[in-house]
Amino acid sequence: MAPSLLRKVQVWLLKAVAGVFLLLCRLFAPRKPALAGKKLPPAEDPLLLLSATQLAKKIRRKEVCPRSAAGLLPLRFNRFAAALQEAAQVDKLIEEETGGEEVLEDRLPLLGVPLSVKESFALQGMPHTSGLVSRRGVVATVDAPPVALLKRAGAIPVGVTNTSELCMWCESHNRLNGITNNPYDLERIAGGSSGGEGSILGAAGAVIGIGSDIGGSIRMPSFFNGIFGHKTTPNVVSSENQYPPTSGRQNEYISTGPMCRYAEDLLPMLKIMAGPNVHMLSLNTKVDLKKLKFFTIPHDGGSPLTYPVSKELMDIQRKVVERLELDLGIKVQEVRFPELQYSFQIWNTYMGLSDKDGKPPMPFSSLMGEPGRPAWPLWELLKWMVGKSEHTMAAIGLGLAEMTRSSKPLTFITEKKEKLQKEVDELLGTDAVILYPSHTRVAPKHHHPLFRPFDFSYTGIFNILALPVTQCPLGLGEEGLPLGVQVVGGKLQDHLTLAVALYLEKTFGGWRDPGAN
Ligand SMILES: CCCCCCCC/C=C\CCCCCCCC(N)=O
Repeated sequence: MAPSLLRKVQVWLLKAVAGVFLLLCRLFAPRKPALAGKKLPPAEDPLLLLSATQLAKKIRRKEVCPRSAAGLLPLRFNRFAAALQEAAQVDKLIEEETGGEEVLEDRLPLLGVPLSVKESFALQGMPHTSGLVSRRGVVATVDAPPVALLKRAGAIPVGVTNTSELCMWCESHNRLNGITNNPYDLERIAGGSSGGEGSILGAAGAVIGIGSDIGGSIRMPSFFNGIFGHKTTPNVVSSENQYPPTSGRQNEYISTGPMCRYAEDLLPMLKIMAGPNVHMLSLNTKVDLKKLKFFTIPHDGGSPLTYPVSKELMDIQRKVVERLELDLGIKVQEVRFPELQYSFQIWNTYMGLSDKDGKPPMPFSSLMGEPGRPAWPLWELLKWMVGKSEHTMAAIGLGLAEMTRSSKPLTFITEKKEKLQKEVDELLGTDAVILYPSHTRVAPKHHHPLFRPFDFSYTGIFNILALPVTQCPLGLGEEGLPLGVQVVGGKLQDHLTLAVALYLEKTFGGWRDPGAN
């Protein structure tokens, strides 16, 4: 049989098995009537509807008491008492500043703004487990650098939020802290791995948050929960003091960035989070959208591993193109890169490569286990079947998939990646952006990604290409769930995608209150 036909048959069989398994699960899984079709009540407190930029201004002007702002977040792992004490200090700082509001804004731009933090980031005194049962009781003793920088800018961390197990799945579910729901429909996923951040921000329970992304972990939760999220050009914002740490070539693909409901908060947050590396970006450069080149790619070109992009997501991306052409008087050019069909294989290959010194990445099964005692995925699978594993099916699946990864990368795949990198870098240069679907569909029901595990490669490919991407909400679709698009820029051209995010928010309305629809 020809290799391509063999591959097609394999993929078809895989999809058929997944389909039958999903059907059986649907037939036999107990229904949770308490969640069916439920969403959150509307956000009634007007403080919940302010951006961090507006809230900080009101706090500086003493129009809002920082203590009422710090008490907003309904977090399970919170530090409310400490946060209220810190909020009480804010008044003192305002009184003591003799230079006036502008000096205060310059020195402490986020003074008094509550901040939620993905639990995989070290936040002193808070759980730092990444959803691993064996890390139960681990508490951070320091602050991860971007957390420390946001604190130094006056933000008040109020608590930490849930992730997928070891931050390596597109649903935030683990055996330690449980499962995170989507505020637009509690039966659906909040995404992962920064799903707790996505959910609480989408629900208007937090003002700003912080996420990390090596395959879409900022962008998928931002998309599913209808908020903005920015995957920064890698190695601008520090990714130190996160668990699990990255290793091997993964250090080049991990990215830390802001998540928030309002586009105007992305840029000031990024300026702060970049710390000493802020000079690498051009965040003070004014962007004239009329002078930008816009490209659109409707899908990955028909990978047999991913499902087709849904009609509503294709339609909304087309609407974005139409509005851009109308409003800016420009032509948005549709482009295709056949190599995008191999997005998953490229991501999977490069995630397994050694770093420049030849050091390979830490195996996922070692991360799942305890120091010096890697987990045995097959054994965990057997235990899972009888309800005795401490791991989720996704983590066990990833451990099993890792066993099939060849130690030497396929030249065929590395050639595809190099070609794609060259073509995309040339197209983007320093004055262009690409619109690309965020995912193949809106937020799926809980656990459904297990049956479509490769769809995340719509986000994952841009980690390997090391490009900045802003995830932008575009209103709600047929089922009342958030729609959106990824805006991709050239390396270090983060200011361009952030400027497009502001335009899209103005044109398409940005975040919608899940309770109001
Ligand atoms: C039974 C289901 C598991 C099958 C596993 C198949 C292999 C899929 C491979 C990788 C999925 C990774 C998803 C990455 C999600 C985002 C990661 C991140 N931190 O940015």
